[in-house]
Amino acid sequence: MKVIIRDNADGASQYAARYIINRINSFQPTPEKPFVLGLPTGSSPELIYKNLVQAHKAGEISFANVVTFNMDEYVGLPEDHPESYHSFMYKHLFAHIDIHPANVHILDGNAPDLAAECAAYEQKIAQAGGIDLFLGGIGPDGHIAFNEPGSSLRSRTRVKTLAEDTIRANSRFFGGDLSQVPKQALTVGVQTVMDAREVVLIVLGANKAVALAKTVEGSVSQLWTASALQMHEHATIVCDDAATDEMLVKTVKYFKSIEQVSLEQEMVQATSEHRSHTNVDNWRGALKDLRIDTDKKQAEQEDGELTPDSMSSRLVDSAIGLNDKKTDDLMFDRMGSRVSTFAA
Ligand SMILES: N[C@@H]1[C@@H](O)[C@H](O)[C@@H](COP(=O)(O)O)O[C@@H]1O
Repeated sequence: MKVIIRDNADGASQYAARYIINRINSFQPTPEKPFVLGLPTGSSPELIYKNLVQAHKAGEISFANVVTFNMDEYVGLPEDHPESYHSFMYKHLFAHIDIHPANVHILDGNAPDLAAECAAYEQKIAQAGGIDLFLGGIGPDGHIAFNEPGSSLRSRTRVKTLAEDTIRANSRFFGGDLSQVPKQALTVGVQTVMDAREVVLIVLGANKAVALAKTVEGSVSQLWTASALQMHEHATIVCDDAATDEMLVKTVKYFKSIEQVSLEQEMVQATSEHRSHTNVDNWRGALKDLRIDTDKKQAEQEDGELTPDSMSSRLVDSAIGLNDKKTDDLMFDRMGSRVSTFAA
């Protein structure tokens, strides 16, 4: 698992959007071999969609040969309800890009036979050749799509009853009125996400900090379903600084240093192999985003003194009980404490 940390939501969203654009463009999709993209809703991906729309308008990306599958949809909410995920996707993305409507797939939460709708959705994904990249978000209780705590990590697309935490969290889209929030949803399963060739999660804000720490540092657990991504071969989490508040300082430093070293390596390779100034400038720009003094680091590297923050040093500290948290809150892992934590 890779964790990419940016100062704020803007930086994280720009990174994620650029990542998706690069993936689609390098795939060179055609009508016969389209790029299959899994998509989420919620506030977290909004800025990514804004960036994708801007890039499309600037001629940097076409979605003409992209097929999409959304993660989830509420049960019983009319498609044209402003808070349906159908409305959300058209409002934030589909209405502004060149995607063919026939290539858009969103679960029908009003289907007469919901189980059949879910089974057909899995079939459609398989027929499309599987998902190349699944973009996702997480809920404050660590759910991915609508796979609430306790969901099987092998689950597939199905009807799911929403947890109280999620109903409360999503009530902000329904005027704060809990009674207006649908209590069930159709959702892809954890295994459906895990089957994607690549998964990218966007995690923003301090209210996701516990969930992110559990996802990255905790054990793989049905109680924090996003933690299943630890078992994925190609998972990237893109987050803002606030979302890292509950992670160990050393974990944060570790992932930052890994990104720094890999960017520097790519820059060194680009310099020696291609002598491409454009590429070097791009990498220098990326390093600037990380607020790294590239000249200093290059000098260090030439001296052979580049030392990434090593995971082994974490072990020593853990062993003697000196793990330093960014906050000194003691978070007990009880369902009861989760509810009050998220309500706050
Ligand atoms: N089913 C969606 C999830 O797919 C999403 O990740 C989560 C977080 O939403 P937000 O980004 O608004 O916090 O909300 C809903 O529960």
